[in-house]
Amino acid sequence: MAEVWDAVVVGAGIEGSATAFQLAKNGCQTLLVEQFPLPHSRGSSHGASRIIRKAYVQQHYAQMMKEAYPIWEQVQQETGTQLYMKTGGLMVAPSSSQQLDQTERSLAGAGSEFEKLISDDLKLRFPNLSFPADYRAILDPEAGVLKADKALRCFQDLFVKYGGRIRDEEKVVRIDPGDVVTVHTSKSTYKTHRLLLLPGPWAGKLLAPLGLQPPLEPVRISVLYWREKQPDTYALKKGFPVFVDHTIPHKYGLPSLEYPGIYKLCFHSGPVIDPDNRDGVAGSHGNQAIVRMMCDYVRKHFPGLESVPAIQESCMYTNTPDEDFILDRHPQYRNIIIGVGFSGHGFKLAPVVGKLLCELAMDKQPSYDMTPFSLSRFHNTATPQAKL
Ligand SMILES: Cc1cc2nc3c(=O)[nH]c(=O)nc-3n(C[C@H](O)[C@H](O)[C@H](O)COP(=O)(O)OP(=O)(O)OC[C@H]3O[C@@H](n4cnc5c(N)ncnc54)[C@H](O)[C@@H]3O)c2cc1C
Ligand SMILES: O=C(O)[C@@H]1CCCCN1
Repeated sequence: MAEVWDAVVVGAGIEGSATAFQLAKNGCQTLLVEQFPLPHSRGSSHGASRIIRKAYVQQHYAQMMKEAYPIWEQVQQETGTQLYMKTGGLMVAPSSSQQLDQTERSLAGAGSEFEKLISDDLKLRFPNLSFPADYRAILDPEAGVLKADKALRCFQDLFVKYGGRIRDEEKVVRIDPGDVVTVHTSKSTYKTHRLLLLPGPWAGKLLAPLGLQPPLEPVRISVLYWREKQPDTYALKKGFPVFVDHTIPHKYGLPSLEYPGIYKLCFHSGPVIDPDNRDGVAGSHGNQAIVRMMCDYVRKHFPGLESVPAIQESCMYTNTPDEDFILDRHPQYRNIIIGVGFSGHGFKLAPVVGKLLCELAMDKQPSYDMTPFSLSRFHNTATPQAKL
């Protein structure tokens, strides 16, 4: 008789890898299946850097981040790898911004420290930024940069260390639900007591045959890098913080790290694409308009950068209408667990996502209120609303 796994996880992005790690650590015999050869740059988790911050509009993420930091610290300790670099995080917006008001409330509610900067402080502290006089900011002192590629590798290494098995270059092509789920891949067939689906932008393709069509939009994001006129003007080693402009659509920046002398500044939106054709016509057309807009933005607000991008890469978000994740069971097949819709902000939270999905899979009481993450919230289609 074929071996029956305790758990099979589909998708070795940061969410699947962190979830597989939690399962293995909790004693589940777990298999992690990935369609592409690892590592790859065709999903949402590649690249050298991501923002980590507690400054969230939504209170539930500000709370969850209090637990995410210590897990990141454990992963660093256990792998002997530095993943987190503290830079502080600057959240800017016009003075009237309700998003900043709400972020202050979330941080205060979570007992986290922060600093309020009025326009004059902003000018004094960050002379290389240029914002109108009616702008203000919040500084989140714990925010920083996560070394994304390395973090992904660390979770996969720890998963293997705890007895997990990884099969890459195997695409899941069919799922037969049941008390024991049968997972057919391009190379093999596996049986499992629990199936966890973390397919990133491919969610729609994997969930539709299981009778689920949550409102998910895979979008292409242009990852834009800008050369500093004077090297190190916006560098991590000079203490330049991670940056989010909360005017909608958001813009965000990370100090130069992956390419010396080059600052990463992106637009938090992009054209809806098919993940199997990310850089096809739909993606490239939308990209040109975004690049033009970002050139204007750089000219206005980052006077120390050349206003034409030096490097362009691409990545994908999988957006829900309310930008909250979906972390839930399949309503009909209770041993199929779903983690999708990370809406461009899931990396920093992956350690807690992994813990929660592991709790669901193991029939434990989840550590957090799962209401914001339920599939059923989409019965009445929510209106799009950027929150961050
Ligand atoms: C440009 C950019 C900037 C971002 N910035 C931040 C940030 O600053 N901070 C932050 O916290 N978050 C950020 N994010 C968001 C974060 O990176 C994502 O939320 C996170 O990486 C999502 O991970 P995932 O595992 O769900 O998806 P993915 O990384 O896409 O992983 C899903 C995996 O499933 C595999 N798969 C799919 N279908 C199948 C199948 N049928 N069979 C086998 N395997 C399959 C895919 O190949 C893929 O490897 C950013 C994202 C982007 C694109
Ligand atoms: O998750 C984050 O912190 C960033 C904020 C800006 C948009 C991209 N993601």
